[in-house]
Amino acid sequence: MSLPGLGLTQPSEERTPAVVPPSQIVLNPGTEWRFEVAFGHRIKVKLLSGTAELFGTELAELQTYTFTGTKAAIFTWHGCEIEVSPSDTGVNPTDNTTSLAGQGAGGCQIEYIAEETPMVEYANLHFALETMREEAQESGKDGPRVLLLGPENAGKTSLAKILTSYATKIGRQPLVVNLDPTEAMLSVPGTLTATAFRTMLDIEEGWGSSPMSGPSPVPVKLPLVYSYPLPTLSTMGRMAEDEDARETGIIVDTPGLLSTGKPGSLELINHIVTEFAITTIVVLGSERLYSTMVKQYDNKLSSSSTAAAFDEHVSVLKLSKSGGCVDRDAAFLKATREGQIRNYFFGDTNPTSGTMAPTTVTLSPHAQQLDFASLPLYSYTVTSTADEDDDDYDPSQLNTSDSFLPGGGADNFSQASHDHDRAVPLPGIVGLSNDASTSTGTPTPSSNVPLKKVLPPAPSMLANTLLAITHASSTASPADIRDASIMGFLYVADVDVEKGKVRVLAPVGGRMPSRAVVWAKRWPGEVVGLVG
Ligand SMILES: Nc1ncnc2c1ncn2[C@@H]1O[C@H](COP(=O)(O)OP(=O)(O)OP(=O)(O)O)[C@@H](O)[C@H]1O
Repeated sequence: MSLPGLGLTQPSEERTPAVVPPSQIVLNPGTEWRFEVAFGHRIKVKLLSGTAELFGTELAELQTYTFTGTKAAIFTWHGCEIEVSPSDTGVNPTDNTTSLAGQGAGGCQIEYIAEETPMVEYANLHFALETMREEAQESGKDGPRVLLLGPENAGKTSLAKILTSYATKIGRQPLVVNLDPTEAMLSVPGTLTATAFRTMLDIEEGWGSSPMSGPSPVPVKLPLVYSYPLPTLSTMGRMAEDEDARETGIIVDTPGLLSTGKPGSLELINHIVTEFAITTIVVLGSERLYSTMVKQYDNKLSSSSTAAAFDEHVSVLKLSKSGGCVDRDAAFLKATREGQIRNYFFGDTNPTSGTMAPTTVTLSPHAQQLDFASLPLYSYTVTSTADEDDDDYDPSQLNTSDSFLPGGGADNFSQASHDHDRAVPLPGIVGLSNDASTSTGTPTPSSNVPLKKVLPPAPSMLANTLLAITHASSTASPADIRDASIMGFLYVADVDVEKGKVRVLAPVGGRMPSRAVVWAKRWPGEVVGLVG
């Protein structure tokens, strides 16, 4: 028996969509508004007056920008007023997403004004690079090649965006290289990209979008995409061909794990410094790494072929980590990655799903059935030290060359400086050190290429993973496939092992090109729920 009234449910905060009024925020010169919006909630931000920028890209006055699943800051050099409100498209009462709104302005999880920022230091770095570019222009040498190093969440990607934005704003065309397969730049995760930025970055989407992801109001960028691992030579080739990019130079963003001092990481840093002929190493947020880099590289001749002629030396700089840098937990990063993959195939179909704004387009991927036996599919492997068998490539098993791989990350930098000569090179990067021969037994050209063909029967593990279509022909050698850039991606929706068929989603219709295909088996791995 229940007494009248006791059976009634009291409306909870979750059930009643909270009406959050717009908030006006006034920022003094040199301050920034830091905010975090959860996935599943959207906020709208409008610049009412003054000037403001997000990681270097200026906001247009009175234009509405929409953010979801974002942790960022709006900085002002001269002062401004912004308006923040919840976005209608982010509120979907049927799936209870209003519970994802936080208590902050517009429903932000966290938001506050920071008086202290390292933006003056970052701007000074930009001006120093600009001086080097002018010198390069006058003397005919290459522009500065900047390597950004630092632990996870030290702000490397944010600084790369700031430097890129500032450079494009004054008409430069920097070549930005992303060596972090865990976070994509203009692509899906599991890829390394190099892109010449000629136009502004996208406030809402970070780096912007590529033609792979469909049309966009901000000019699209055309990235050179590699499935991991990356042979960097093509980037240098791209530089040599492009006069503007040559003078502006390169900005290389690296994964945080590279800077944690894991065995092998110093070798990888060395490999990057050599391959890209780095002239400026910027260390964010790690004194120890800074001191190691100073000892190893400061004032040494750069590895550029013209270094001696132009007296080109490496300089190592230390910059402050922004107090706004936030740790992104595994769930947030996973949601970001899944959002990037979903957006690649579908555009922005679900307002609560990913990082794209409602202004972006909806895409319709084409489903088709492929005969597995005729699919030239390759999977990455590593060669075991004990015998010549190919093991499946498993990042968790690699304690020496996993600096580029997801997971791990303890700071054992000093140990690494003692151990680095024992390190195994990154799979696929041949000739990184003399250890290459000892670690892989007696190498033959093909045993150095960690790719093996996946033969029928079709593995059921193919389901829900990505396939990268390379530019290499279906009969190319493993080495050519490893070195080939990526044309586009397929998503495997289903595998019929008995019939030997796989059902895939492709961004465009038509016949599947006769190209070698690389299976992103381990990373980004299984992406569940992309198709219903
Ligand atoms: N000033 C700031 N205010 C608010 N958030 C910030 C600020 N600077 C960086 N962030 C956020 O902090 C997080 C980490 O920054 P960022 O991605 O630049 O670091 P990272 O060193 O590149 O990390 P990783 O090595 O893990 O890729 C990001 O979500 C970024 O948007």
